[in-house]
Amino acid sequence: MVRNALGQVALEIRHLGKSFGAVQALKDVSFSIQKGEVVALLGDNGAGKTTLVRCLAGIHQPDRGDMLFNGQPVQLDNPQQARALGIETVFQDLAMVPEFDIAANLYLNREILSKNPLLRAIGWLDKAAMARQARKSLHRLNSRMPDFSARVQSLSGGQRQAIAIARAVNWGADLVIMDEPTAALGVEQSAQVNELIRLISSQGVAVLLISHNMQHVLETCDRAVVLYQGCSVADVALGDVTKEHLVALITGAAKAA
Ligand SMILES: Nc1ncnc2c1ncn2[C@@H]1O[C@H](COP(=O)(O)OP(=O)(O)OP(=O)(O)O)[C@@H](O)[C@H]1O
Repeated sequence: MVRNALGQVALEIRHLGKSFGAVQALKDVSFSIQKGEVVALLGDNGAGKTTLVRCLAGIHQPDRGDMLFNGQPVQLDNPQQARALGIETVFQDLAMVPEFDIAANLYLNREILSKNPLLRAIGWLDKAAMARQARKSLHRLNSRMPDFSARVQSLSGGQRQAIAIARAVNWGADLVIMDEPTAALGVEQSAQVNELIRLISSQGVAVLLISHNMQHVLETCDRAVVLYQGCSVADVALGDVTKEHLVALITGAAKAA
C-alpha cells in the first residue's frame, strides 16, 4: 500500500553503530525509506530505537556507518543541521509551550519577525502573519481547531499532535520521525492522527514511526524495520506478516526470512 511510490530513496542508513562507553546501543543498523513511504521502527525495550532516532535528529552522532539523505552522505552534528536538511522529529512530549497559542507553538524558535526594520531590530514578532500562516498550514492538513487563539494547554491530545505534525511538515520536511504519536490518544483521536500520517505521506513525505502498538502499525505503515539488541534484523512489508509474526521478530523468537 505504498501511496506515493516515487521510487526515490529519502533516507538510507548503512551499518550504523553507536556506543555509550561500553554499551553498544546500536551495533549494525541498515535500512532505507522511500519518499511517501510510512515505515515502522519496531523493537523491544532497549533495542536501540531512541538512540537511532536521536542519531537521525542530530542529537547523537553515530560512531560508525553512513547516513544518506536524498542521495547525499550526511553528517548531523546538531538538531539544527537535521532540520535544515529536512528531517523533522516529533518527540513524545511534542515540545510545546502549553501557555502559548497555536500559532506561537507552530512558529516556536522560527518566529516571523516584523517587516518594520526598527521593530525587527528589537525582535518584534509579526503575530498576524504567524496566525495567518498557522491557519493555512492546519487547513492544508485538514485539521480543524476550535479557536486559533486558544492556548495549547486547552486543546485535546489529538489536536496537539496535529499541531506538532503541522509544525514538522510546515518547514518542508522530507522525512518526519514520530515517536509513539498515538500512545496517549483515544480511538477517535488516533484515527485522526493516522489520517494525517496518510495525508503527509501522500504528499511525498517519508515517515518513520516508532510504535509499540502493532494494530496501529499494521493499519498505518507500509513496512516495518525491526531492531533487536542494536541490530536491524528484519525489514518486512506489512501486507505479508501477521501481528504474531511481528511480535516474534521483536522478541527474537522468530528470525526474518
Ligand atoms: N545516554 C546513554 N548512556 C548509556 N547508555 C545508553 C544511553 N542511551 C541509551 N543507552 C543504552 O542503549 C541501549 C538502547 O537504548 P534505547 O533507549 O535506544 O532503546 P529503545 O529501543 O528506545 O528502548 P525503549 O523502548 O525502552 O525506550 C540500552 O541498553 C540503553 O540502556
